[in-house]
Amino acid sequence: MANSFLAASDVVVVATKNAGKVKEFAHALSKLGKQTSSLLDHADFPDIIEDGETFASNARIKAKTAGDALGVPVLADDSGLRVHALGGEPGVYSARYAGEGAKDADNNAKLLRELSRLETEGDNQANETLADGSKLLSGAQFVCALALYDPATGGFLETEGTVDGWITDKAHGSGGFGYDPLFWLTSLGRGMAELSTEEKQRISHRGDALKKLIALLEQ
Ligand SMILES: O=c1nc[nH]c2c1ncn2[C@H]1C[C@H](O)[C@@H](COP(=O)(O)OP(=O)(O)OP(=O)(O)O)O1
Ligand SMILES: [Mg+2]
Repeated sequence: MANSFLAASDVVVVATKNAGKVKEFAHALSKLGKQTSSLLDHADFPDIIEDGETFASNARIKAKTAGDALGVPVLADDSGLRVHALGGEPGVYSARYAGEGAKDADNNAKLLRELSRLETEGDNQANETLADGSKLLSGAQFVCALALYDPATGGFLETEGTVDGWITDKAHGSGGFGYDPLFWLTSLGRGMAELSTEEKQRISHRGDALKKLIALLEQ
């Protein structure tokens, strides 16, 4: 389905209701001459139950549910944050870390609460301080699993991308979404929420997974 998918459709349907993701996909896909549509354009589309144990399985669930319902190939993203000092939490539970229906601000507040409860030594280099006085609390990794599903064949194309950084005790920037304000990129000396969509695309877990997917599609 790979080549036919890129050639056949002018619009890529992404099985998400997250406006932040939609903005990033629209930015990336426009470079391929594609328009992006999402479940935000299908307001009555029922919430998809994300009961997989991995990012990859949740991405497959979202893509298949929407693809079978809409009858067109669908791309889905399941993503989240692994915080090393928390043993990889919140992981696949990132969106509902502070409870069902939690807002980004609730999840960020819960993350800072959990980290402040920890003994901050050893691996997480809790004593490291940035120029503005904020502290690096723990190493962390964003993960993005992408699944492209074609209901005509039942086939999937799947990739996974990551980016490493640190959780800071204070927010930096107001761009992006989710945990971006607390995610610090030591390599850039900037926070994820301080990056433009273009810059985030270049370094992020989602940009990484998309790059790999486009490479598969172009094979
Ligand atoms: O680039 C990112 N920058 C910051 N935070 C991020 C990012 N990527 C994922 N995240 C966080 C947000 C949410 O707490 C969880 C995703 O959960 P996830 O279920 O995949 O997405 P969602 O429920 O927001 O929308 P949907 O399922 O409709 O695609 O990880
Ligand atoms: Mg979700």
